[in-house]
Amino acid sequence: MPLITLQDVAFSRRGNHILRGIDLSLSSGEIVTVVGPNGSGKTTLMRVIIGALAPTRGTLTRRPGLSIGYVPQRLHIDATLPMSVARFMALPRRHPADAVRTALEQAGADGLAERQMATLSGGQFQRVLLAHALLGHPDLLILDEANQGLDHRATAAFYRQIERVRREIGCAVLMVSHELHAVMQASDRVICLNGHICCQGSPETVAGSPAYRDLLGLDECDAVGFYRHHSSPAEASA
Ligand SMILES: Nc1ncnc2c1ncn2[C@@H]1O[C@H](COP(=O)(O)OP(=O)(O)OP(=O)(O)O)[C@@H](O)[C@H]1O
Repeated sequence: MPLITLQDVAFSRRGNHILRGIDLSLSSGEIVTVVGPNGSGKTTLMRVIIGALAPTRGTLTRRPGLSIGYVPQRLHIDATLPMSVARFMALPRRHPADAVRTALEQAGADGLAERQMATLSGGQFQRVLLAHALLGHPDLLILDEANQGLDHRATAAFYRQIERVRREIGCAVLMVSHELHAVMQASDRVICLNGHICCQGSPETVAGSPAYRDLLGLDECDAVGFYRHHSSPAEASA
């Protein structure tokens, strides 16, 4: 049984049709990336999937007992508030010390437990958010532009960490990103969204699709050339 299945899902708010006709299912262990321009409904789709918003039409089915870990687009923590990583990891409830240590290690954030959240780099901060999401042993990890504010190198490193997490704990990953090329390389399947699903398939299929290029305003060289560049074995294993 798929982890989640959406059938003809739509979401509207005050007469604004944000999502329509979404048919989507996610299987165990796959990495799926949602790309699309600003305002195309990516965050809304994530919020429908985690259950924060109810579809206004269609059905959403979750596998019984499904556990979802969510890494939000952004999380503001007041810099004047003393908040160590260890304390953050204990919110909203404490976990055994070895569970916290394991989650930090899995997220590549080991050694940060005693640091103040306000002093972390953008990449370290995202790894701590990832560790927090891993505490619940998710079957499905959802990341909404978790690379926001990271430079290209940090983004690539973060996605390699996501692939490692998938390998180690076997969860499926659903992520949103604007960092098309880095993210596409890490994906088994890419979904191109603009209120509805414009196209989907393997990264190669989507990168070569006219619908994807038109939507993202890319020319053929951008879409295909960048993708190949980041697919080179040397870079992938760096
Ligand atoms: N609570 C809300 N009430 C009304 N409209 C909303 C609400 N939330 C989102 N929208 C609208 O829905 C559309 C899709 O927003 P959403 O944040 O899902 O897009 P997105 O693809 O994630 O955008 P971005 O890439 O800029 O983060 C936008 O036009 C937005 O203004």
